[in-house]
Amino acid sequence: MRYISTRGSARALDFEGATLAGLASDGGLYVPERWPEFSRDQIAAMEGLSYAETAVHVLRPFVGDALSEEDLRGLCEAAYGRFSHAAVTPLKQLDHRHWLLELFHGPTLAFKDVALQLLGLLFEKFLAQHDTHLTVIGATSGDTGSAAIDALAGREKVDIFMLHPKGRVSEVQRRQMTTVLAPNVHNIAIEGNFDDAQRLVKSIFGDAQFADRFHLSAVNSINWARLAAQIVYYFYAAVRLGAPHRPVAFSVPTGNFGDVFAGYAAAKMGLPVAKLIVATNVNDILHRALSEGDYSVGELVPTAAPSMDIQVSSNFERLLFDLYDRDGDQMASLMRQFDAERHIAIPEATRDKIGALFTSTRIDADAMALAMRKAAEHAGEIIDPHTAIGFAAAMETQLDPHIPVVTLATAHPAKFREAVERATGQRPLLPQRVAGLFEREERYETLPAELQAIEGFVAERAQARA
Ligand SMILES: Cc1ncc(COP(=O)(O)O)c(C=O)c1O
Ligand SMILES: N[C@@H](CCOP(=O)(O)O)C(=O)O
Repeated sequence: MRYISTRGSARALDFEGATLAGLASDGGLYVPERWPEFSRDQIAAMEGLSYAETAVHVLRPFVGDALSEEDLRGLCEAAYGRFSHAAVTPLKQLDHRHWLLELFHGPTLAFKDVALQLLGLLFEKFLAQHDTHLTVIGATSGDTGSAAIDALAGREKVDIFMLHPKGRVSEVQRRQMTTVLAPNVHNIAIEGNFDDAQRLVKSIFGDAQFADRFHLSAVNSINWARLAAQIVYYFYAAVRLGAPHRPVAFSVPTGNFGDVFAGYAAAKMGLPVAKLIVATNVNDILHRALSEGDYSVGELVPTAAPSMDIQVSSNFERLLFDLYDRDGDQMASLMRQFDAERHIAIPEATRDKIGALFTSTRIDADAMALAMRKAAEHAGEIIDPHTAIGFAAAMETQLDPHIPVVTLATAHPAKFREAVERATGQRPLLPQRVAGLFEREERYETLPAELQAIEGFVAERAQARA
């Protein structure tokens, strides 16, 4: 399988190349040059498989010749062996048609672990064959950072620099990153918001000299391998609920459009997905884009679901690429226009195509808190604010009542204890695997949201470790 850039001019790469590169050299995102497809029989044959074995089946066509099936199986078993639930991503029934897909049983208690545990192992495997040291640069609104740091801490051939918006992640999220004192982990609190952090990361990749000198790679969902690994749980959940014989809908709390794009990929591969509900908080650029065609950057508002406080949704570019007939030149000029004007108008015909699979809802603070209370009172489930946004959207969306609706439970409620307690009166306990978080020393650097400052820091640290 080859990977091409959404902006058309970067060299096509295989799975290993795309994984190590992270972002394409023309600023675009790598996508598979065609969507692999599974027949109904192949999907039916996934029934009863373990999570790791499902991952082998789903990932095999994406990995191509980059790994043998045996190696892929070994990596999947190692990655998912670190999850605290035997089903890895268990389904929980809330009522006759609503389900939660719990994606937070990994080491850092959010769905990011599902992909990043595997990505850490993929980096190690691929780097073992090269004499290269990788410099990973990432941006986080809280969860990607801790999951990536857990996956990469102490790995010999990788340094990780993680930018988080100062004061805009929960205390648990911050401590999960800043208390990891491994010498290859470098936390940076930037004076800005998540969009600033993500823009800086892309600018660093855009500095060709810097990127070449330090062998940059990415752990955000701009890296295709992240999304490939997230496709797996759509198959795993849908098959458990009757696919391919029964369609399933998913409600996805959305920020960077990565998780829901993985659902789109699953649908392109033949999974019968009835609907993908794009659930946003008040930072609603995606809801405005899907419902009115208005993809324009608004003021970023801090909310109780901070991991979704995102305006510029990186992976929306991947969807637009497909919708604009995979025309890289057109995408490059569209994205240049977006960078300059902070706005793209999506024509009605394109919106109609989007509407065949996607619908969207904006959930405000009151609706989010109400969803947390409903889950607690009616189903005895304490859910986190991000999951609550997905669940609220699932309840609001009109669908055929025979179709099961799965809300992706993207984080453990203990990561957002204050918000959960405010809404439900119950304070979730921190699971044993993160015990001691509040007693550990923290280490991070505070820097202005300026390219020169970040590049200077990365260069200084990377050279000191060379
Ligand atoms: C807990 C949680 N839920 C939902 C999201 C949104 O996911 P995505 O950015 O892939 O749309 C994030 C951040 O990415 C998150 O950390
Ligand atoms: N919500 C994320 C933001 C980054 O998203 P990613 O999926 O592109 O890594 C976070 O918690 O860091």
